[in-house]
Amino acid sequence: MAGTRALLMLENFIDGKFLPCDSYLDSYDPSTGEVYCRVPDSGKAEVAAAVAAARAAFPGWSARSPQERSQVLLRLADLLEQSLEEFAVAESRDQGKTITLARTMDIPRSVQNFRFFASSILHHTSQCTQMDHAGCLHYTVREPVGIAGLISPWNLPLYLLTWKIAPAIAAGNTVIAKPSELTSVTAWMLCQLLQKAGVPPGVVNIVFGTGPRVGEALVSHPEVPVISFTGSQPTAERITQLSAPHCKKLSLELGGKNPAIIFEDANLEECVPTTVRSSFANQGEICLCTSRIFVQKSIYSEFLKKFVEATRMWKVGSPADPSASMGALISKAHLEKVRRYVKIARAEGARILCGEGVDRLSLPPGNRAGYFMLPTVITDIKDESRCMKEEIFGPVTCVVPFDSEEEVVKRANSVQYGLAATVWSSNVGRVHRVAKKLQSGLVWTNCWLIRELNLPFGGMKSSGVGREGAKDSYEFFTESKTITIKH
Ligand SMILES: NC(=O)c1ccc[n+]([C@@H]2O[C@H](COP(=O)([O-])OP(=O)(O)OC[C@H]3O[C@@H](n4cnc5c(N)ncnc54)[C@H](O)[C@@H]3O)[C@@H](O)[C@H]2O)c1
Ligand SMILES: N/C(=C/C=C\C=O)C(=O)O
Repeated sequence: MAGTRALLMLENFIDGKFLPCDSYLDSYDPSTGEVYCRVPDSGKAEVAAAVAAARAAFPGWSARSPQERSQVLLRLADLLEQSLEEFAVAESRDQGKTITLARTMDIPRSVQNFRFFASSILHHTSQCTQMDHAGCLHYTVREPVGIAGLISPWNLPLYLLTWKIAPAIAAGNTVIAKPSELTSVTAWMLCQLLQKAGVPPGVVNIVFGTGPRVGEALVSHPEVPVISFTGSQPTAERITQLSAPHCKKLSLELGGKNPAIIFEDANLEECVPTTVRSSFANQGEICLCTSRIFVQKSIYSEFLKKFVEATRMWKVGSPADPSASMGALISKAHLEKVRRYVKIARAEGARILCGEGVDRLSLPPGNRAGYFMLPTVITDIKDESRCMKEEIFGPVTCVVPFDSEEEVVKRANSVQYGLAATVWSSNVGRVHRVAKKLQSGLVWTNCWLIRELNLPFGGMKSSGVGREGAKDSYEFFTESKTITIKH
């Protein structure tokens, strides 16, 4: 239980009103290890109230034209952008990420999510065929599904929550969202903008709390026909089980064990800094982060030297320090989980070239109880090691050599995940060829994390089911109907 200092008290947002809850969870500032916020520990009752509000709001909201809904999303984007700094400071404190990343990625992308779907909702087309011999015309229409359940993770809190809210309400649905209990503040702040943007009461409802309690109440509610989930594979399995009796439509965006494949003709001046960023941005807590680096043998030593040097330049510091490259991991438990992977690698005889257990971490006095660790590079590790197979979701990456294109594609594909990959080569034929062979839903060549929101986003194998993007999210949050007219 926190001390007596004033804590930030969040409330559920249901039917356009902030409502207190009977019980609360402590929420920690990852950079100090101190409780600074209390999050509602909601359950079935709060979900039932949210469903009632969403049900009541649906007829009016779904009857609005796409143009009218688009205008509301644009106003919401403008209001969020006007409060960018306030949201960035809040996101940085809640998640542990640097203020610079929150300012330049998380909140700007949240604004973009609303603007993007405000535009894309105006441009969908439907299908039509003529069956002259039968004197028929057939056409399709798409209609909103009703109440959409949205569950989001703690790594990019507002970025990923708005990536679900925006398309769902643009299509005419009402939503019940459950952010991660570890990072609930910016979702709560977003609710303060809704009324001013013209979002009617009940269209967006946010219930805070744990997965097993309020999350499962949402997933198993019979009046919520679709669940859009981003998070871990074990949770996705649970959600699939709970939703199965209701035949719910699921979108599952899960984990990754993303390879970077660096051929001998790669431009190392670009490849090294980008691969440091793709390994350690957001403390390595991005599903798209690189955690396996395959380097062609002829440049392996040169790459390793440059990569370790550049990694050691990656400054770990207070998230509020604009010069920090990396902040605090999300929780004490997660920090200990990530550290355990480094211990496992060391016990297997791998070499830790820098970071955890090698270099000294220096922090300001106020941050010494925070959840910090240094970016860590592991080598001399076998493909069968847990660090090469399992998602660590922290600032740890493994570097190993390879000989041939055929060999590296086989090794890169030898994990259960298939979310993202990067391929570095100046041979355009090779990047096309390798990209096609990789079992990844996303392949960046000679770059990383350049996002095209129009195109499908998502993973294959254990990285998820379904895709998100302009057309994909629209089709997920609507039902298709084929109508035949006999003339
Ligand atoms: N593919 C992507 O786009 C993407 C993006 C970000 C994170 N992730 C993945 O998410 C994971 C890290 O996020 P996390 O730790 O928040 O994941 P998590 O699965 O623990 O939690 C994600 C969300 O699900 C909720 N939840 C947990 N148990 C639940 C249950 N039984 N029923 C309903 N909801 C439940 C949590 O409260 C949270 O809101 C990593 O595996 C990462 O790779 C994937
Ligand atoms: N859905 C997305 C996820 C990005 C990183 C997840 O950790 C996106 O970029 O749209």
